[in-house]
Amino acid sequence: MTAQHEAGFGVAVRDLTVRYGRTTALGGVTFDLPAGGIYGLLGRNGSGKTTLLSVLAAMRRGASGEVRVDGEDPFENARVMAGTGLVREGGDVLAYEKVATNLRYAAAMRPGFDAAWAEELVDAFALDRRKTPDHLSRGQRSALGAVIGLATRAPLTIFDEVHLGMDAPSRQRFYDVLLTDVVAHPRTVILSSHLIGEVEHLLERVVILDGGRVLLCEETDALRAKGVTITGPADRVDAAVAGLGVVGTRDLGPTRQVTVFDDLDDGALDRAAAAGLRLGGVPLQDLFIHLTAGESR
Ligand SMILES: Nc1ncnc2c1ncn2[C@@H]1O[C@H](COP(=O)(O)OP(=O)(O)OP(=O)(O)O)[C@@H](O)[C@H]1O
Repeated sequence: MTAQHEAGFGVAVRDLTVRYGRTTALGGVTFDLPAGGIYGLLGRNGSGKTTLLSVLAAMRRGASGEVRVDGEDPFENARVMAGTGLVREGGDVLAYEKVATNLRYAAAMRPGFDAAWAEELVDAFALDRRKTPDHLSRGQRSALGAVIGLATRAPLTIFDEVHLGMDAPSRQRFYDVLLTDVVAHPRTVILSSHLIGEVEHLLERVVILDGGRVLLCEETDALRAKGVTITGPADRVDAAVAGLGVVGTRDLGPTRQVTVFDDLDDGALDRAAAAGLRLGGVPLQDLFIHLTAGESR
């Protein structure tokens, strides 16, 4: 593997459209993920996340647009496909082969697979090597998929809702192991998840899909800096947020709390604070809910 691949595969998508018959799953999707980093793909049910990830993993091709993984079209591209690992919900493992056999199979099929580390992870997730995945619990099956996805260390590693079914301690272990290992072995990781609060500290950049389109693609820190809640008497809050992008309003009697999502200069925030209003941060999960809470859905 070259030094460039040690840092992972970059992803560039331009105007990608994918249709299933008459359903447009992705309608003109454009975004970039630089090589090396953990990125989040967020979106409500049916927003197109799995479709997008399956295109990146060369499992399907768009009707139009351009997809580049490590600079090349991934579709039927042996080099790029060999460097891409997709782990889907439920683990994508051989259901009727023992855990130990699944690990041996992964080691044989995947060039960068770290078999010794995979064994450590199997112990860390308390998986029984003698069991077949169809005799594991749902969370254990997901953990096995996560173990294989981690130990493969693919230059582009995609976890599509791999946490599903895992209990909170297992998810935490997965996040901790992922973060530590990506620092030691830089690669590109895309995580799709609805548990934004749990993963946001991992994510350098976030892509939010909404109705098959990119709602935003931004650095997580920049995203957080754009969100603020302003709370106080309704008339003063309204005056403070005039001209700003308001994504949510909540009234509790005479008190109003407005969630703003905008490029905020210190002046506006200082004036709000000087007016006796309370300013607060907005968890990414709340921003996501406000930004994607369409009336018709
Ligand atoms: N095989 C298929 N045939 C027809 N339509 C499909 C197919 N797969 C997905 N779709 C449609 O494409 C759109 C995007 O689906 P996709 O599975 O990519 O969404 P998602 O964001 O992964 O959703 P979820 O969070 O529920 O997993 C949806 O409208 C869905 O109904």
